[in-house]
Amino acid sequence: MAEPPVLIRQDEVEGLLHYKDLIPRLEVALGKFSKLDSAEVIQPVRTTVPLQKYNGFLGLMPAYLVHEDILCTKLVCFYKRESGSTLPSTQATVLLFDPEYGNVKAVMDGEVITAKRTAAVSAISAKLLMPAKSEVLTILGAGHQALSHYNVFTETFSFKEVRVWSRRKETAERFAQSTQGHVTVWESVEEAVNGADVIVTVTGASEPVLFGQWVKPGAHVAAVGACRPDWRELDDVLMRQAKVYVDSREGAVAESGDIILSGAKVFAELGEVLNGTRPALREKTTVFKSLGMGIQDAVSAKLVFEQWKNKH
Ligand SMILES: NC(=O)C1=CN([C@@H]2O[C@H](COP(=O)(O)OP(=O)(O)OC[C@H]3O[C@@H](n4cnc5c(N)ncnc54)[C@H](O)[C@@H]3O)[C@@H](O)[C@H]2O)C=CC1
Ligand SMILES: O=C([O-])C1=[NH+]CCC1
Repeated sequence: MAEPPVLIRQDEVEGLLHYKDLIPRLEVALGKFSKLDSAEVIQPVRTTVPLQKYNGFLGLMPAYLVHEDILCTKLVCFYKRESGSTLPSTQATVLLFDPEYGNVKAVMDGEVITAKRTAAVSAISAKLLMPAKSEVLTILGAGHQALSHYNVFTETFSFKEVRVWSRRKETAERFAQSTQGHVTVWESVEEAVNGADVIVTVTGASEPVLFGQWVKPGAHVAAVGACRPDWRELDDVLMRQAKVYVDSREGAVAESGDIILSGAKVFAELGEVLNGTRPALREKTTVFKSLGMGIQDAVSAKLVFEQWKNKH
């Protein structure tokens, strides 16, 4: 009989998952995914169950990395919250399986995994696509993803200035007080992104908050929110003028309102750039549209489990 699963709590995941280990593994996984070899990576587009009554969705995100023998699924509930709501906008649990026996080896908190792997993938996009001399980073939104993006972007790159905007100024001010380095708070998106080299959009918006006319030509935008086909964070002008990169084409054309409703063409997956089969057009205005992938959770969960086993 199989052992019962171990339970790895949020504070433990936080202490076990580090960007320096995570980023290289995500790069390998994204590269393999983009080779479209189903003997290597199996990851269907996530199934979503609408929770109409609560303005949210349950997403089921299974993935199997055959060579590494990682079988995993994340269960994630995400919501569109009203301004001032104290309810969380994302709640997640990750299950790591023994693929041969079929039992669950570990049940772990999925919120830290979601925050860190999403930010790490955005950092990979920036490494590949941001202008060579990037000095100003602007973060739009001031929640969980804003903080993980701040952490990995400041750990990985050297910006001279970091700015934040949120729809409520108090939230942006609280965010700026919580970060290790200096962050300036801006009252309008237009001012916050003026001259920015890298813009991260991590809002719960369902209508555009970032407009192409405000974005400096050549800037890189990592667009993380708006993960439903009818939700937007970016306007049509930006989507059509930028070269659009995604994590998964299949996921993007099924789930991204910014892509579907603007009619923008997907130029490449990040994995294709990592594999050298599509170019990184750094000199152009670029948008990385992130939706989130089961393989990102799977490699994160494996890493957490390995580190956990080393300690027990
Ligand atoms: N691409 C991916 O892999 C993932 C995407 N997400 C998405 O990222 C976004 C941020 O997630 P969290 O930081 O966890 O959420 P959060 O609730 O912690 O923070 C959301 C931020 O967006 C702001 N916001 C909410 N509605 C807004 C609106 N209508 N206009 C402007 N700002 C608004 C809030 O004030 C807050 O600052 C969400 O849309 C979430 O669904 C979350 C996890 C993974
Ligand atoms: O990949 C993910 O975990 C999510 N994408 C959108 C909300 C949650």
